[in-house]
Parts: sequence; C-alpha cells; structure tokens
Amino acid sequence: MSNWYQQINKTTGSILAKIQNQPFIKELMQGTLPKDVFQFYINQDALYLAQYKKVLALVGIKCRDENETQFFLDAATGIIHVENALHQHFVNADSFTTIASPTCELYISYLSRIAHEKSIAVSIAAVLPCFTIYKQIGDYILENQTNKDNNPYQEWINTYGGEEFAASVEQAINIANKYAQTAHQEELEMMNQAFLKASQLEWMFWDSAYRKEQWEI
Ligand SMILES: Cc1ncc(CN)c(N)n1
Repeated sequence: MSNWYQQINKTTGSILAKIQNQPFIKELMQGTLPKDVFQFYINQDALYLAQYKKVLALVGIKCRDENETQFFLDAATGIIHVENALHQHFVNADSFTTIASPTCELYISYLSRIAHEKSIAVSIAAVLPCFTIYKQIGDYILENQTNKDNNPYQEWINTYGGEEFAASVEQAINIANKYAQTAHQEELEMMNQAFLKASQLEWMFWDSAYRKEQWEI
C-alpha cells in the first residue's frame, strides 16, 4: 500500500507537469531566461524565504518529537545559509525591493495562517511542496539540460538538484507520512487540501515571476 505522500504526489502530478512546462522553467533550463525576470524571481524569493523560515521554526516548535523539532529548526537555519548565499550570488542590490508581489504575499500569508491555526499534521503538509517540488524541478532540469557548463543559472539548479537537498526533502516526507498515519479522516483531508494549495501556489509563484507581477493599484 502506498503512503500518504506517494498518494498526494500522484494526485497533484498534473501540477508538477504544468510547472515543468512553464516558460520560466524551460528557459531556466536552457539558460535563456531573461536576467530581469530571474532578478525579479530571486528578489521575491528572498522575501518569501524570510517568512518561510519563520513558518518552519513554528512548525518545529509544534512537533511532538524533539528530533522532528530539530529537523525543522535546522531546515530554517539551512535556508538562511544555503539560499541566502544563492541570493547573494544573484541578487542585484540596486534594484532590490522589499515589497512582496501579490502572489508572494498570498503564499507567505497562507502558510503563516495554516501554521498558526491548524494542527501540526496540516502545517507540515502545507510546507512540504516547498521541499518536494523544488527537488523534483531541480532533478528534472539536471536530467534534461544539455548546457551544464555554460548555464548562467547552474548554481541555482545544482542547489535544488543536489544530494544535500535530497536528504532533507526525504526527511520532511518521512515526518509528514508519520503524522498522516495517526491523522483522522477529516485531518487527512485537510492535509491533502494544504498540500494541493501550496503546490498550486508554487505554480503561481513562477508564473507571477515570469510576468514580473505588480500590484495593479
Ligand atoms: C517559492 C519557493 N518555494 C520553495 C523554495 C525552495 N525552498 C523556494 N526557494 N521558493
């Protein structure tokens, strides 16, 4: 019998396929993504991660097992080190904005609400696509690209396709599966909804970056 993650990953497989087909991902893989679009993405991602790490810390505090708490606290500080370093590499300080785009605002507000109001099982389900989708996209690009030696975005690709990230993604999946095992039916349904919504928001995040989404008013 398949576990919770295998089932929800299958159910949301069409979202992953749509992300792989987004122009942002295709051009990132080819190395042809316009620099200003990538800058916009990295800027918004820095704003996203600043909040995401707080959500991870909160999830860690809610865990029932101290090793799980440690995992989420380490993941939060890992973001500070690994992803901040990535941003240092790519961010253009002169054009950096502290204003989150509508989609970035929506994603971080959603995660924060879930982590503050819902159970630990549902909270983990909501933060999980941030691990799993980036891993799947990193692997997808690494497997399909033909320009590893001259892609200006290779450092980004290697971060998410790399083994170190894979280990933490696997641990996050295992913890989610563990909480799913003891979740009652209604809670399982909420876990599925949270994973689905966060996956949709991952699609929206890249889409909004490609369009350099602005507040319309
Ligand atoms: C929006 C988003 N989602 C996920 C990740 C990978 N931690 C990220 N950097 N940004």
